[in-house]
Amino acid sequence: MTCMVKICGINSEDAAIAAMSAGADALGYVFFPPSPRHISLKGAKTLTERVPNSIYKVGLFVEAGDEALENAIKAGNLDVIQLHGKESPERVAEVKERFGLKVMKAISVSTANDIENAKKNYDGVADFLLFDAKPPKDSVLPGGNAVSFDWTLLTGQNFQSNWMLAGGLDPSNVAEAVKITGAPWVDVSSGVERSKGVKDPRKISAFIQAAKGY
Ligand SMILES: O=C(O)c1ccccc1N[C@@H]1O[C@H](COP(=O)(O)O)[C@@H](O)[C@H]1O
Repeated sequence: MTCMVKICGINSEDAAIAAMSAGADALGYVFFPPSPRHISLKGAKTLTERVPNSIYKVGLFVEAGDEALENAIKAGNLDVIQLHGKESPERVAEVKERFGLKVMKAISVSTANDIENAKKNYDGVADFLLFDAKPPKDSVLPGGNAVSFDWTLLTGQNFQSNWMLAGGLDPSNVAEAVKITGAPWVDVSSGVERSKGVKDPRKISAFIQAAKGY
C-alpha cells in the first residue's frame, strides 16, 4: 500500500532537498519557539522559495494568534496551517475562513475515546485530521516527541476529512503502521533525525521509500 508523506521540521537546505528529491508530498515548517525545529520568518522564506507548487508547504503552530499566523503565511507562502495545540473547533473554522487556506488539526490520541471525540468535534471542520500520540507528561512540546500510540485504534475508521498518522514513525515501522491503519498520509519528524532537531537526509529518503512501498 502506498501513501502520501509529510516530512516535518524542515530547517535546513539539505533536509529540504532530500525530502523533495525522495518524493515528499508535503514539507512542514515549525513556528513554535520552544521546539528544536523552530525556524525564523527569514529562514522560512529562504527554505520555501524553491519548493514547487505540487508540494504542500505546511506551517506548524501551537495556539498562535492571527498576527503570528499571518506573518508566517506571508514569509513561507504556506498552503496549509497545522494547529498542534488545544485549538477549539471554532478556532479551526475561524483560521480557515480568515486565511482561506487548508487547516490541519492535530488530535492527541491514547484511547478510542480520543478518536470518537475527534469525529464529533473536528471531522469535516478541519481539512485534515492529524492523529498523534499524547505527549509525555514532562514534555514541553505537544508533538514531535517520537512517541507512538496503539495504531489498531484507527483500523477500519473512516473520516469526512482527509487524515494523517503521526507519532514515533520511522523508516523501520512506517510500512507496518500504514498496513494496520490504512492511513492515506503519514507525517514524521524525530524518526528522520540524527539528533534532536537535525534532519538526516538518508533517513528522510529511507522513510519515504518505506512509506510509499518503493
Ligand atoms: O516537531 C516539533 O518540534 C513539534 C512541536 C510542536 C508540536 C508538534 C511538533 N511536531 C509534530 O509532531 C508529530 C509527531 O512527531 P514525531 O515524528 O513523533 O517526532 C508530527 O505531526 C510533527 O508534525
